[in-house]
Amino acid sequence: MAHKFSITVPATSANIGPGFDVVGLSLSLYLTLTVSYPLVPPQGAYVPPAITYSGEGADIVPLDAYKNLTTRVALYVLRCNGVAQFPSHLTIHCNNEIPFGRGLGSSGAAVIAGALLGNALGDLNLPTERLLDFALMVERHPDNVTAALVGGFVGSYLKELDEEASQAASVPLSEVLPEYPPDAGENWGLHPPKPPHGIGHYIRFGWSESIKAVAIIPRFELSTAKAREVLPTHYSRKDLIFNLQRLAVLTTALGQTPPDPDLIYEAMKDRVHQPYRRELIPGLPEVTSKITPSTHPGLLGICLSGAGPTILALATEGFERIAEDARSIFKTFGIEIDWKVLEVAGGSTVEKQ
Ligand SMILES: Nc1ncnc2c1ncn2[C@@H]1O[C@H](COP(=O)(O)OP(=O)(O)OP(=O)(O)O)[C@@H](O)[C@H]1O
Ligand SMILES: N[C@@H](CCO)C(=O)O
Repeated sequence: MAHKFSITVPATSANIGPGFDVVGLSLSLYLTLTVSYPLVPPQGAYVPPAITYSGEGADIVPLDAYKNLTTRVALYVLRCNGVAQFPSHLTIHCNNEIPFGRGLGSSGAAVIAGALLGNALGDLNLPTERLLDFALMVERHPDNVTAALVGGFVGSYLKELDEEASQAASVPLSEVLPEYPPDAGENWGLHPPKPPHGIGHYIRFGWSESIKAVAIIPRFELSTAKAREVLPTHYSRKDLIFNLQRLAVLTTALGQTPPDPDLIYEAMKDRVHQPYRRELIPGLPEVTSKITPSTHPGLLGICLSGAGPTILALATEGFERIAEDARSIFKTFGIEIDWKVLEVAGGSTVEKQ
C-alpha cells in the first residue's frame, strides 16, 4: 500500500504588457507530478527520492532531489515546518509541457509544484497564503507564482514588511535553497530561514471567455535573470504614468464581453520592460507593431510574455493568421518559432489517487 497523489500546475504569462511584476495569466500547458511512497516505510536504510522526467527540459533537468528546483522547494517547505527529510522510497515522475526560459513561467510552475509537494508530503495543510509566502522566498516577483497557484488573470503586490520581516524575506536565495554539497549529512541545512507571514496579496480579475492566448514561442531560451539585467533602475514619470494608465484599463477591459480591440490593443502597450528587452529578442518591436486589430481581425492585443522571448497575442479568432504572420516576421530576423493556442487555465491542483 502506498500514498499516491498528483500535482498539476499551469504555465503562466506575466506582465501582459504594462503590468510588469504585477499581473499574471495562467495558461493551459501543465507541469504534472505523479508522486508515490509507501504507507509504511520498508525496514532498512533510508532510500532517497527517485525522480524521473518526461517532456520539456527532460534532457537537462537535474534528477537529484537535492539539486532539482521542485524538490529543493519541497524540502525547504518541509524543513521550515519541522520535517527533516523526504519520506523514504519516494518516487516522483514529472511530465512537463512548459518550455524552459521562454517567458511561460516554467520556473514559477516548478516552485509552486515544490511548495505543494512539501505541503502534501508533510501533511501540513498550509493555506494558499502561506504557500505563496514560501514561493515568494524563492521567486521574488509575485506575478507568475500567484497566477500558477490560484489560476486565472491575477494581480498581486508584495506587502511592505517591517524591518525584521523585510530582513527575513530578503535573505539570499542561496540560504533559502542551499546548494546541497555532495557529502551533506542528514543534519545539513536543517533550519532554513522561514518566510515572514503574508508577503503576497492578490486578486483575480474577470476574464472574457471568448479570449484565447496565442503563444508565439521562438526556438531559443532567454533566462529571466538575463532579461532583468537589461532593465533600468529608474523610470521617468511619463513612462510610469503611461503604464499605470494602461494597466488600470486593461484589468477590467479583458473581463468585458465582447472585448473591445481598440481599447485593449492600446492598453497592452508598455514602456517599462519591453523597450529595453528588444535587444535580446530580435523582431520584437516589428511583431508587436505590425500585427494589429486592423490588419488581423480577432486580435485584441500583443505583448511580450513574461521576460520573453515568447510573444503573447490575445485574440478571439484569426489565431493561425496571427501566428503565421509573426512567424514570417521572425524569419526575417533568422528566428524560427512554434506556436500554440492556449486557454486560460484554472489554478494548481493536488489530487489523491
Ligand atoms: N519543471 C522544472 N523542474 C526543474 N527546474 C525547472 C523546471 N522548470 C524550470 N526550471 C528551472 O527554471 C529555469 C527557467 O527559469 P526562468 O525564470 O529563466 O524562465 P521561465 O520561468 O521559463 O520564464 P518567465 O519567468 O519569464 O516566465 C530553467 O532553466 C530551470 O533551471
Ligand atoms: N515580471 C517578470 C516575469 C518573468 O518571470 C519579468 O518580466 O521579469
